[in-house]
Order: sequence, then C-alpha cells, then structure tokens
Amino acid sequence: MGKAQKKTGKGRLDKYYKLAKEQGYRARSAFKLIQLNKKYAFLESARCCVDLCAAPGGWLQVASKYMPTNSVIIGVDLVPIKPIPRVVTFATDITTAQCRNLIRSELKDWKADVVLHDGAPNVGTAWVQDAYSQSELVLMSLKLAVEFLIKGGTFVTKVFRSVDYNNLIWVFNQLFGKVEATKPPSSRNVSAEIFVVCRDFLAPKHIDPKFLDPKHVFKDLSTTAASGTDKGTSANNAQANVFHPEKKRRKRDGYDDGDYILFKKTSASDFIRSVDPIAVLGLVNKISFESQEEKEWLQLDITSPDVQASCDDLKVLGKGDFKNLLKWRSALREEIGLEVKEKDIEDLVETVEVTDEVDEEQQIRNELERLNAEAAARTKRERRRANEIKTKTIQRMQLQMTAPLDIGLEQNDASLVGQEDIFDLTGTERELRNKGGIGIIRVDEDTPEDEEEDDVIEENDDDDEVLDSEEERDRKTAQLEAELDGLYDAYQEKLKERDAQFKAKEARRKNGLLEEWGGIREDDDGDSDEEGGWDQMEAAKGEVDGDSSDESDNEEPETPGRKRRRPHETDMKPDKKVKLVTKLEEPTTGSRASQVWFSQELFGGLEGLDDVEEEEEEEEEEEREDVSMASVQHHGDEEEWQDDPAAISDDDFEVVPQRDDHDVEMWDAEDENQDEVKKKHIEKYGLTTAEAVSIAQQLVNRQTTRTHLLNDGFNRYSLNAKDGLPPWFLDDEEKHYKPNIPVTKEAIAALRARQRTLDARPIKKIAEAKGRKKLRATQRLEKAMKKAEGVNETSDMTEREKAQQIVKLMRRGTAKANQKKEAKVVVAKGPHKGLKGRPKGVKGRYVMVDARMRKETRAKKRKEKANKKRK
Ligand SMILES: C[S@@+](CC[C@H](N)C(=O)[O-])C[C@H]1O[C@@H](n2cnc3c(N)ncnc32)[C@H](O)[C@@H]1O
Repeated sequence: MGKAQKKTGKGRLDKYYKLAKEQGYRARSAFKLIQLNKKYAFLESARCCVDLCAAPGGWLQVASKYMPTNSVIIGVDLVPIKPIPRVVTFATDITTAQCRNLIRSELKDWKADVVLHDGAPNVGTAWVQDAYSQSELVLMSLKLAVEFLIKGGTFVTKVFRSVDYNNLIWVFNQLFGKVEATKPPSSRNVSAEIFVVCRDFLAPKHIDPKFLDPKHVFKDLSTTAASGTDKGTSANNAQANVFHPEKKRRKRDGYDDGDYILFKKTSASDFIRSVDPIAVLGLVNKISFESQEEKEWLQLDITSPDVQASCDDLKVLGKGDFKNLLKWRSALREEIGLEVKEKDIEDLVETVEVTDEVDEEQQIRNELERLNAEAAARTKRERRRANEIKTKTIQRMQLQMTAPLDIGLEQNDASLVGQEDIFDLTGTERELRNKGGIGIIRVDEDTPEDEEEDDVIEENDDDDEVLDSEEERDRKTAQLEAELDGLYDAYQEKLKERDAQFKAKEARRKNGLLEEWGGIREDDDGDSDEEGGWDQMEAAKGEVDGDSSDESDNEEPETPGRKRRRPHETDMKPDKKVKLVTKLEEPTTGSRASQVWFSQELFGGLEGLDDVEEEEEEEEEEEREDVSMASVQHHGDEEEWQDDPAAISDDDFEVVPQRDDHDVEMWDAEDENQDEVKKKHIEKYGLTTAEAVSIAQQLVNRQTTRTHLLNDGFNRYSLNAKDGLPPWFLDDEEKHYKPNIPVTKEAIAALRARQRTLDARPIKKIAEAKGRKKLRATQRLEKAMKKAEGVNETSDMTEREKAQQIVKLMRRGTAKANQKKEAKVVVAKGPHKGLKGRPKGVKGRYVMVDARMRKETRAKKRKEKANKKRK
C-alpha cells in the first residue's frame, strides 16, 4: 500500500478501523467490500476474482474468506502485497501491458467472475489532481475488466464524485446490464468516493475502443466547461471569485479536463466579446493585449492605467476593481461599435422618418412626440441639476460650511433622501429621481443655477451626446451591478444553507452589533453623574430663567455676545441664513434627525452657554459652585466670550435655540426606584466592552462630559443611510465602517480583572463533583474502620496478624479512588504526520488527533443535535 495512505492522516481510528484490527483485516476498507457483497452477493458464487489496486490486501482477505475454497484470486498493486493464503499477487502498474500479460498468464483461458477495483492514486496529497487520474484509473481497470470478465460477470469499482462521474456511468451502462452506484456505510461521508457495482457483463464481441479511451470518454465535459455553460461547477466558482475575491477556493469538483494550468490568460478581445464577462473575470489571472487591435485599445482614454494594471493580475482585485473592469468593457464595446448607443438608434430612426413619405397627421404626431421627448429630457436635466445643488449643499453642511436649508421640515425631506442617494448606485437612480432624490452626480463648483445657462447646455449637442452616452453606460453598469447583486444574494443564501460556521459567524456578528457602542442615545438613561443631580437642576433652572426672560430679551438692548446666541427673527438679514432660522422655528415639524443635528454645540443657544460654563467650571474650580454667577460673568465679559471657538463659529450664522422644557432630565430625588432602574440598566447594557469601560472612566474622571459624548455620537457613522445600498456593500460596511472608540489600558485591565474573578469562582458542577468525591472517600474510610473493628474483635488471629490486616484495610480505605490514566494527545502534524505506531518520545497512553478527526466529531455532534431537534 502506498505510503500516503497511512492511517493517521485522516484520523481514521474509527469503529471500522478498530473492527478491522480486531478481525485481522489489513485495512478498514475490507468492510466496504463486505458491505457491498452483503448487498449484491457476488463473492459467494464467484470462482475467479481479480482485484486491481489491492494493497495492502484487505479486499483480497475478504474475497478469500467469502469465495468458495479452491477459487482463483489474483491481486495486483503498484506496491507488493504481503502473502495471503490462496491468493496470487503481482506488484505492477495496472495501466501497463505488463500487468495485462501477468494476469493473462495466471488465468490462462479462465475468465474472472468478479473484477474488483479500489484504486486511488496518491490519496490525500493533491485531491484536486487525483480526481482526474482516479477517473482515468477507473477506465483502465474497466479495460482490464472487459478483457478478463466472463459474460454476466461483475465489476466493482470506486469512482469519485467529479465532473467525470456521469460519463463513467454512461460507459458502464453500455457494457453492463445493471449498473448501480452505492456508498457502503463504512465509507466516510466526507469522502467523495462512491462504489459502482456493474453486474451482468454483456461481453459484446466488439467493443468500440473509444469507450475505454479517456480522451473520448471525458471529452464532452471539457468542452462544456470551457464554454462556461457548466453552471454547476466552474461558472459558479468563477462568480464566487468575483463576489468574494478575497476568498481562496478549493476545486472540490476537480480540474476540468484539459485544464491543468493554474495560470490562465485570456485576450482582451475575448473578454470584450464574451457573452459572460463575469465568468471570464472569475476564471482567468490575466487579460492580455497582444493583437494589433488590442494594442490600439490601450491607447484609448477609457483604458486608464488603473484598468491596465487590473488586467495584469485579476487575482489581486477587489470587488470595486471588477466593477471598473466591467464598466471599461461596456465603454469599449460602445467605442468599437459592438453596442450601438440608444441615441444612434434614434438618429437612424429619425433619418428613416424624414425620407419616408408620411401624411400630414403622422408628421404632426411625430413632431409632438419629438417635442415631448425634448421636454422630458429637459426636465430630467433640470431635476438632475437641482439635485446636484442639493447634494452640494448637504456636503457643505456636513463639512459645516453652511447651515441646512430644509432639515427640520419633514422626515422624508428631499435633502435627506438625497443624503442617502450620495451612496446609491445608478440602478435605483431613476426611481429615486422620480421621488425627488438625487443620483450619483459630479460636484462642479460652477454648476449653472439659472435657466439661461440651462439653455446653453441644451443647445450644445456635444454635451448632450456625452450625457446620453453616459446615461446609457450607467444603465448598463447598473444592469451588471443588479446582476452581481442578485448573484451575490443567491451566493449568500447558499452559504447560509451550507455552512454552519457561517451561521455561527452571523449570530456572533448580530450579538456583536448589540454590544457595539454607538454613542449615547437620546432614550438612554441620560442622567449622567456629571450632569445629574445638582448640576443638572441648576442648569435647568438657569434655562428656565432664560426662557422666562425670552420675551423681555426681545425688548432689551442686548450685548453682541448675547445677540449672537439669542437672535430675534426681526434682527435677521434677508439671506439664506435667515431662511434657516425661520424654518427652524417650526419645532412640530422637526424630524428626529434634525433634533440630533441641532443638539450640536454649534446650535446650542442656552445649551451652548451651559457647555461653555461647564468648560469654564473645569478650569476655574471656585466658579463651579455657582453656575448662574459664572453665566452672568460671561454676559458681562464680551472679550472673553469672543475668544471661545464655539462663539466664533457662531459668527457664520445666527440660530434660535430650540429646547423644550420636558427635554431637561431632572434629577428626581424622591424617586427611590431610580437607582434600582439605573442599576438594572447598567447590568443589562453595562460595562461589558473595553470601549464602554473607557468612556465610563473618562466620565468618572471628568475627562469628558455627557454633552461631549452626545456630540461625539453624532459622527459620520451615526447618520449613515443604508437604504437602497447593495447587500455586499452593507456587509462590508458592517465590518469596517464603524466608529473607532479609543480604549485605555486601564479599561482593558479592569475588564480582565473582572473576568479573572469570574473565572476564579467555582463552577457548580465542579463543586458538586468534589463533594461526591469527598463523600465516597469518607464512606470508604468508614467501611475500612468497620472491617478493622471486626478484625480486632476476632479471636482467630494473633495480635501481629490483626495489626497487619488492619494496616492493610486502612491503607485501602484511605487510598484515592482509581484515577484514570490520562492519555497524552499527539497532534498528527509535522513530524507525526503519517506516522504509524507510537510517536517518538511519547511514553504511556497516547491519542493521535488531527484536524479532520475534530471536524468529523463536531459535524457528527451537530447532526445528532439537528436530528434531535427535528424529532
Ligand atoms: C485504497 S488502496 C486499496 C485498498 C485495498 N482495496 C484494500 O482493501 O487493502 C488503493 C491502492 O491503489 C494502488 N494504486 C494506485 N494506482 C495504481 C496503479 N496505477 N496500479 C496499481 N495500483 C495502483 C495504490 O498503491 C493503493 O495501494
């Protein structure tokens, strides 16, 4: 038997391995033949059997046991087989003429009733390559079988589930009356092997040599694979390569026939002209530009250096790069006329229309249609331009360059939809435009805003064409992206169904999401220590005071600093910023997003004042005790106020503070339950992550304030609109697009310490087991003492004998319970890989383990659990 088949590689020390050892079989595979024979009973009646690939001889032993005495049994293998009674063996390659001659010379003019084949070339090392040579080996054994089998004889062979499987079965069916594929229970589920029992050999006089020629038998599959029509295997893999380029895949189905090269190259022309570009991208490593035409493509503007670099090594590309390549393909196809632009088609139609002779009515109708189309195009362009402006404004707002114009009006405000749309793909562009949203747009500083400029653009035919072709390209890209998304969904579904690990990961991910800290929410128990109690009451009081003086403020002449904070409507200049103020004064229509937005320091009004006060408090310890006094001080001290950065930023625009009384969270000293509720809340959502602990420490140490945390929570991740985004993008974002909250060493140390104390606590089960052990020891001792008393009282023994007996009994009573000898676990890798017998340097009991065994045990447990649930 080949060296690679040693039994440690797959952790085969299972039931059949042990059974084989017990019953003296040389290989566990013996049980496969036993089980096959139990089902088909071909050995009992056989007088002559040839076993191809027979080492170490397990099947030969079975044949010799189950076949009648005096039968002829021949075994052939590359490696010599230890002698077995009544069995003749040869060491030779079954694919050679020598093997054929040896069998012929042994059989003389006899024919075999059974030909067995359990061949496996190089099992375990390079499975992928094995699949093909296995099929070839099967065909070689079939060749010998048809030569030596008697009419009606049986051929048993092992085939692997590979792309060649169906072809082999087809050939068997041509030569045998009954062909059945089966998997005996002793064959591992994880193994791709299947046994095919071909009975009732037809023994045709003439067998077409093509049936036994690998080139012909496996030919069909190679062509389908090459053309990419085989969706079940290579095409799927190819798609998976494009959706998940970061994953390395094994070729479980084996390499396609004639496709032994790992590095694959295709010409740019093939890629451009291919009907399935995604499959091409997934299959090849490189897209080359060799022909004259392809070299010319390289000179085109659309073939950017990025595209060229991507074509050079497709295996290192990410999803974005693949998309770019697909876009480039579409653009190039247009360029070389493989795809006709919609506009060109329209032109063509128009020319025909002009030359055609049509009646007057028809002409008017055409004219109307043309005008309608023009008007539609114009409105489309206008809408797009308006959206561009909106996006620009939103971007500016995000950069705090300007104030929001319409935030605060409605939840489904167009600008908010627009915000989502910035990240949207063109697939939904049209739909969103209809809703008043925006598409992917170029932000151009000189975007024309008035009608006049619109007209100029309309008159510019070239520009129009660019727009149209761009639209068309976008549409095609969108189509491709939609296709990609659909396939991605299907791929994820498949993964979910198949992969238990994936399910576990998903579950972990969901749990992780719950644990993640995403800033303080409004509905959180907001009574932070820092602002609770006295501080908050004072702040609220100050605010109430402020509110009460609201009206009087309007009449009173205000200091500039105060005016900045509390401007009056009538003081506003009639510019854009005024609009903001007037809109903001409609609190009932304000969305939650806008509330969060305006909770920023920038819009603070009185709140801003409070915050400034807090900062001042930290600097000046004495002033902390009297917040209102400090505030008064600020009001009077104009210069100091202007030094404050928040105040300076207020210069940009003036804001009316928005704050409802009920927004203030008051400390209710009488509510005793509050502490309890708070405790429970902390227990539930409490300090379980390093981030949470870090923040808590910062709060306790007064390094941060609740307001700061609230403001920090309003970051680029907090209003990340997700609607309409493709699932793969969202998956990716979930992994990488999240706030990175700095954690402190102390926080990690605190968490670890807590974990250690938890770990140190005795587990109930262990405590119980220890108790049981103690109980047994006492019982043993009591028993021994009773016996000793009995010995003491007996008069048949001398004192010396008694003493000896008592010592013996007591020793037994105090002895520890039989301890199980622990087995040393030896991992079957490195120097232990493929080792037979005791590994070097290991004494005592040992167990050989390997990754596969662990996987199998886990899979078995999983299955059992699933079955139980089903019941
Ligand atoms: C799974 S083992 C056979 C086990 C056997 N049925 C038993 O029960 O002991 C497969 C055997 O096929 C043999 N083999 C592989 N290629 C061969 C070839 N071309 N000619 C002869 N034997 C070959 C290997 O040497 C290996 O011993």
